[in-house]
Amino acid sequence: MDISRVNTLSYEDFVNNLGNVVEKCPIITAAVWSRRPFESLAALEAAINDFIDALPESGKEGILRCHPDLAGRDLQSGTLTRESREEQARVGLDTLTSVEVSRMARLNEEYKKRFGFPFVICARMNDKETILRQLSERLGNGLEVERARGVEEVKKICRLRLQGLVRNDANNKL
Ligand SMILES: NC(=O)N[C@H]1NC(=O)NC1=O
Repeated sequence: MDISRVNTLSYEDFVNNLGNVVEKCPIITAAVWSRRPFESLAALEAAINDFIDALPESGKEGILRCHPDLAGRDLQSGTLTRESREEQARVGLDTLTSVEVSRMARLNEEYKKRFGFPFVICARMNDKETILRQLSERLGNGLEVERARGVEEVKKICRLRLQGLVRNDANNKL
């Protein structure tokens, strides 16, 4: 689908197609539909990012809380969204050893206890070693830093999901 096709979608189709670009937050997609027509994929992404940036801190934390743990219970029980399952599988989080699973679970729990939201990182821009390393390192940050960091990671995940759904014509024009 290219951006001109995106601009013709009814809000129902827009949300059906793009509703999970921010994990389990279709309200964001539903809100930015009003900003169409989008000049480009970058303009659509910017509208989503603007919406996120305009949220109060509690709203940003709410977005983070919609994310499943990496290599967590949803992965084990097969209840992840398709997007998240593919992202986690791509970096091998579905084939961790039991020692790695326990380490990840322990650090994820520690992180959630400290910050009140889950550790979020763009899995596809990492591998399992850098994810584990970041998880331990970021546990040492303060709340404000981590909230902002998590939101930046949500935007990276969103960018890659959008690129998988909407053709980037800007590249073709060069
Ligand atoms: N917790 C967390 O980071 N989850 C996300 N990361 C990612 O790349 N896909 C997700 O679902």
